[in-house]
Amino acid sequence: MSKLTEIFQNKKAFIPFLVADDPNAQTTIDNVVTLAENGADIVELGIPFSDPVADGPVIQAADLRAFDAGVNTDVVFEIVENVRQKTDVPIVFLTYLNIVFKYGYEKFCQRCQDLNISGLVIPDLPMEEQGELRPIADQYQIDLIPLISPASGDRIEEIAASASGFIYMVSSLGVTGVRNSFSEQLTKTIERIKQVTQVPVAIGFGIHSPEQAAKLSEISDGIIIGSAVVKMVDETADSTELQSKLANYAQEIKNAITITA
Ligand SMILES: O=P(O)(O)OC[C@@H](O)[C@@H](O)c1c[nH]c2ccccc12
Repeated sequence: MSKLTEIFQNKKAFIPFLVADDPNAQTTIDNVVTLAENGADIVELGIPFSDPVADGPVIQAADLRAFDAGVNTDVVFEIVENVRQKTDVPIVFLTYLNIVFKYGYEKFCQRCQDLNISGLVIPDLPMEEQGELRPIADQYQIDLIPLISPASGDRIEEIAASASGFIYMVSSLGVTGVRNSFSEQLTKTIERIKQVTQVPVAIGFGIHSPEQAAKLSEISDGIIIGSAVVKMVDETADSTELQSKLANYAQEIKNAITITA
């Protein structure tokens, strides 16, 4: 069983998302450590990309702040290197294929393994096109975490059956960003996934409140929260205040999903 899969044994996982280098390296390092110490089971770290087609305004703005800070893939690896001096929290990268391709698949995966990065979420890499990257990721024990969305239709079973690590269940059509309601279809889709695989399923897209997290964790193995966390980072310039806000929020979410576990 992969390291990522193991995390979901006997508990619902809380997976917050941050954009790396937003608004600077030190803040990201502090944020990851704070989230890890306050309930995050996995941290999803975004490597900014110039054309983030799946991202809504909050994360796009965070990418721009990171670009202003001079982010590139090596800077993100350096951030993780610093994080690793303080915590072993499992980390997965969220990025677009071009970033990995440009860096070089082999070099990228090697660096990930060295820094104990457990998986990659690449929204513009469909299962059918994983042929080149997958063997290299496998070699370095990095899970390629597939996304299943309401638009996956007939492909759901095939995607699920070949998944490792965990499956990213995209709650809603469209781009990242907070939402106030979720389709009833989600339960059925997750049931279909569960028929073909034991790999855990985490839901992301639109979640922000503890109530939503609690409810969605009942039908899944974990929840992913991006925009709500990134917004906090944007709105709180004072670093002590930001760390305490993130700590409180992480605890609140973790408690909400633990009660129902
Ligand atoms: O921001 P939201 O709605 O909470 O969704 C999670 C999300 O931010 C994170 O997982 C993510 C960031 N960028 C993405 C691109 C595609 C899929 C997922 C993502």
